[in-house]
Amino acid sequence: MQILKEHAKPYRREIFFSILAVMVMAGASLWQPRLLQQVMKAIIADNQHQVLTNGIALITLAVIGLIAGVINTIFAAKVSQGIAADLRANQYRKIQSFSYGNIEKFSAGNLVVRMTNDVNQIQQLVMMFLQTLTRIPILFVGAFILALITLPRLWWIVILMVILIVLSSQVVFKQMGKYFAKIQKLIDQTNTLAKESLQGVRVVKSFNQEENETARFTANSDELARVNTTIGYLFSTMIPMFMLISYVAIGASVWFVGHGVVAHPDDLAAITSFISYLMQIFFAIMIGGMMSTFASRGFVSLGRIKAVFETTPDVTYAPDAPEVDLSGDVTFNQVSFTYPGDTQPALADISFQIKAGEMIGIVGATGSGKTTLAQLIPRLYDPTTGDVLVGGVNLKKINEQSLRQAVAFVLQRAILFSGKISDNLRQGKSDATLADFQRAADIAQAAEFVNRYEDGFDHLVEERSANFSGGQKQRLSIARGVVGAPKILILDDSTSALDARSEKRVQEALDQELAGTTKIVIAEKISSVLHADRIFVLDEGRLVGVGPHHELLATSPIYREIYETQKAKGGDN
Ligand SMILES: Nc1ncnc2c1ncn2[C@@H]1O[C@H](COP(=O)(O)OP(=O)(O)OP(=O)(O)O)[C@@H](O)[C@H]1O
Repeated sequence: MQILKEHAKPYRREIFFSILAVMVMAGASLWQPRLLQQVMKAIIADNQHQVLTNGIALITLAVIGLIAGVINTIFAAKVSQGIAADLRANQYRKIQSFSYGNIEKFSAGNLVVRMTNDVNQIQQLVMMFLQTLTRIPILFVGAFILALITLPRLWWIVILMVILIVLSSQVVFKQMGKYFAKIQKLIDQTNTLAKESLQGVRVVKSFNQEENETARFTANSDELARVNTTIGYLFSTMIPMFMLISYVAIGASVWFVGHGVVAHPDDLAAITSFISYLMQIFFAIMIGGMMSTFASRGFVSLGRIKAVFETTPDVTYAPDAPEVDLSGDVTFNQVSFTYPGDTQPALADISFQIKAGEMIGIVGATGSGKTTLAQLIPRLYDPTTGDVLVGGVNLKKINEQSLRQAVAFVLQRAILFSGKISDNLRQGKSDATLADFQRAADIAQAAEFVNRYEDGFDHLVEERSANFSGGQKQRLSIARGVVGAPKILILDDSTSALDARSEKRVQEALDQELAGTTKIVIAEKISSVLHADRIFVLDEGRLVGVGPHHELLATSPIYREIYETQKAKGGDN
């Protein structure tokens, strides 16, 4: 609720006018039956003048109600859209401050839902609150009091009707709330299923899984239809049931008024407005109940958004750290790292020093901790214990901008953003020139295919970079890594989709063009790092060997084993 309050603050004026308009609307609806009563009285008394003036007053009241309704909708829309836009922007800003670990904990897809679907729910909740929820209590209390004033001797009918409708609505809305929660869950599941199978369409097709996927999706969709139908049944029994209660109340009122009309002749004019108030009470309870059921969905979304705002970023940068030009030295001092929620450490007690300009290869079995080690250098995570230093400065005391300029990390899975190739390369250097692009593309062996496009670096990257092959994506991703001439370049198995010739060319170009850059190359194939100054061998999170290839062959049994296995498999070692 606090979040909603904070985000509503800038719209105080609009909220005031919207609530004022709601009050006018409710007042107009409540006054209409009173005026109608006057009209009836005048008709019975055959007072044409009174009929006319009250008739005109009735129309004026209807027009006022209409204008108030329009004003309310305009302001309510302004407030709800404004709050939704601010919530989206602030959530996005907050997520930008998250560490990689924070994002992984939520999952990227889940955060997208919180920024889109959940914000939409809040927008609807605010709109509903300003349009209906504020009107319902006024309407209910007003109609209740006016019904009692209009026909005081039938007070017990009003109270009995309210009790019966409230009690039965409690039962129905409670049931409905449960089904709404189920629907939300099923919608989430249906979205995930559709997204997964469409994104993985190549796997689905190549493994002939269309039927299985369709069956899974259909089962979910059928369940969604079933729950929706049940809600429909509940609605279709609820409304006639409430109508029945109110019609019995109306019938009883007419009967009692009819029987007492001789003693109370004024009741004849009052009965129409009394019935109108009964109907208003009935609608207020019904709409109020329905709205609060819908509102509960909004509160679930509010809770999910709150969780984002209340998350403290795992990695924060020292605000007063000066921006400096860091060297390419990297030091690990007794570093251990355990992923949040895991019990086993992914890295255990790792210490080493890398001198600026060195080329380091990192090898080890799958899951041995290579990527984890590399991720600590650009500070995607902080070590659980120990220290990581870049350019001699502890990462905990480093300026973020300085670190970003010094370290480029080319990921195992090449990810490009939709837009132009040049937009993607500029992520590595915001003021990069065409010459920078060309040089980077030459190093990454991307120039040969980029230059084939008529529009060159302006060529468009489609969503999920579907218009590029795996190898092309890797080349562009390497180009983005090298375009800013970083002090430290980390390549996490980023040439795996390149043919041996291209991979060799990339290595040669890196050696020549980025001679002063520290290069940390994670490789599945030892052949990719044979020429490294030193190779680090990881085994179950421990650094079990350090040295050049020939030395390791003699000193590290694990390295020798990996090398022999790859050689036996007919690798190009
Ligand atoms: N985000 C994560 N959350 C929890 N555990 C993780 C996470 N990422 C990796 N791990 C675990 O940490 C260990 C090291 O993983 P890491 O990805 O660093 O290995 P790797 O040597 O790079 O493997 P590969 O060669 O397959 O890429 C593995 O046991 C892995 O399951």
